[in-house]
Amino acid sequence: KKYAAEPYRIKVIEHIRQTTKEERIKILKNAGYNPFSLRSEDVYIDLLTDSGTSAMSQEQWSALMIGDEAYAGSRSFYRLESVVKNITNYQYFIPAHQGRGAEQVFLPQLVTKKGMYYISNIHFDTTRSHVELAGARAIDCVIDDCFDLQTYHPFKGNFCLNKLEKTILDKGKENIAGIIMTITNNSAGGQPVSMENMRQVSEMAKKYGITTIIDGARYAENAFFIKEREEGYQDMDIIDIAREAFSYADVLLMSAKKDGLVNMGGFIAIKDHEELYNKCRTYIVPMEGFPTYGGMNGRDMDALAVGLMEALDENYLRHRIDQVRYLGDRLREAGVPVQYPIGGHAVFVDCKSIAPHIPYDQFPAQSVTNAIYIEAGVRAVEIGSLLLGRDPDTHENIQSEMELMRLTIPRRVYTYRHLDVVADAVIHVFEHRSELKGLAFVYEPPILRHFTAVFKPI
Ligand SMILES: Cc1ncc(COP(=O)(O)O)c(/C=N/[C@@H](Cc2ccccc2)C(=O)O)c1O
Repeated sequence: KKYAAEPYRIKVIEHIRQTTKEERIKILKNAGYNPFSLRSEDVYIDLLTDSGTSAMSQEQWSALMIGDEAYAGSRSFYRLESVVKNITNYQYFIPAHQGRGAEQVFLPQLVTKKGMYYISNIHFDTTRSHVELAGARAIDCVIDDCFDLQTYHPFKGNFCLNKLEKTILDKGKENIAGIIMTITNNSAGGQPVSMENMRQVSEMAKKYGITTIIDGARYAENAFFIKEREEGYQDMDIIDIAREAFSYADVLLMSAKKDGLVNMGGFIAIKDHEELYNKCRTYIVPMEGFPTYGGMNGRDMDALAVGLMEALDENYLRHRIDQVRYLGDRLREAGVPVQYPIGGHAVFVDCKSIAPHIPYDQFPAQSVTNAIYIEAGVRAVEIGSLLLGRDPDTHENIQSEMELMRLTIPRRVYTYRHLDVVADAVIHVFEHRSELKGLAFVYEPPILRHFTAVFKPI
């Protein structure tokens, strides 16, 4: 197999330090067996998240120098606005400090009464939290193939249109606040949504008069998969594929910390719904800041204006996706069960198969995550029952369909050799999987518990 070489060369480096296994055993214990509580200085290769962890280009660093820090009407705002309008063909743009900033402002606007629902292929956990904080409930309608981890399907992030229509009819179209197309789909394993599926979802939404939203954190990677896998798109430019995707939605909520190639940033873009725009412009002031900065520095808006275009470059995307694929292929060749095909931003390791002896409420994927930190100072993250949390009404632990450890690859940061260190560690843990132990809570937070929970081994 050929994996694309880096379409860039390195001009600045950041020193990283490896600890000893003995040190890591002590450090993890002091971190309450939760990788989120580790200090960056004690992590050799950090695969916790691809969010906000990208390396910026020399063009982005130079763009910082022209940042206009005017409180209102910043030049940086207008430069960023014109890039977003150019990419989306939407009329309205409102910056926010990150994805959650956009979610907290937008999602309540469509929740007009009690007992309403948002429907997504799969809501990511922070989006689910903001749906619930807005007083609605989140329903997922992804295709069943998504959970058949070993079997190939080109678009495992797709909506099941039958489930979607059934849910709309069961709940009543007037109780559906919106349909959120999450592209790529993080919780499904970084799996893409096809253009045909987005078109069909959009048609169904129009049929029932429901607003369609794109959660576009990784929309550029989604466009790359469409170009690579969907009939009729091989010769289209990435930006034009993205534009067609956006044409099937009314609103784009974006965490720019992924496919914006910046360390902080986000935004709301609205196609043509002026009233919705005015409501968001009102809400953004108390929640995020004046509408021409929305919690972002002027200089960050300029870095994002450059980053958004760089993230749509096909050579950049091919290398980015190939790096993740390289790690996934190494694990598959060693017999490690992973979500296949390999996702766009991460390799998702199937820990239910690796540790069948650990019940879902003792968090098998967290146990594997801890083991690879001890093995090689690599920090990954659990995307399973721990992240899924408790039912907001019954407060029972929700058993996740999949218990995944996510090895999340930052953009333009690590080399293929770093990924060999990761692969060797995961393979070692896999070969010693019978020694893995479950975890119990010492402290369980009430919201988004995985970020700050404390555990002890059972
Ligand atoms: C599809 C999608 N929609 C919205 C947001 C919110 O965006 P924001 O508020 O973070 O900017 C996210 C954030 N995803 C981060 C969150 C995270 C998880 C574990 C560890 C660290 C960070 C991640 O997947 O890594 C997302 O994936």
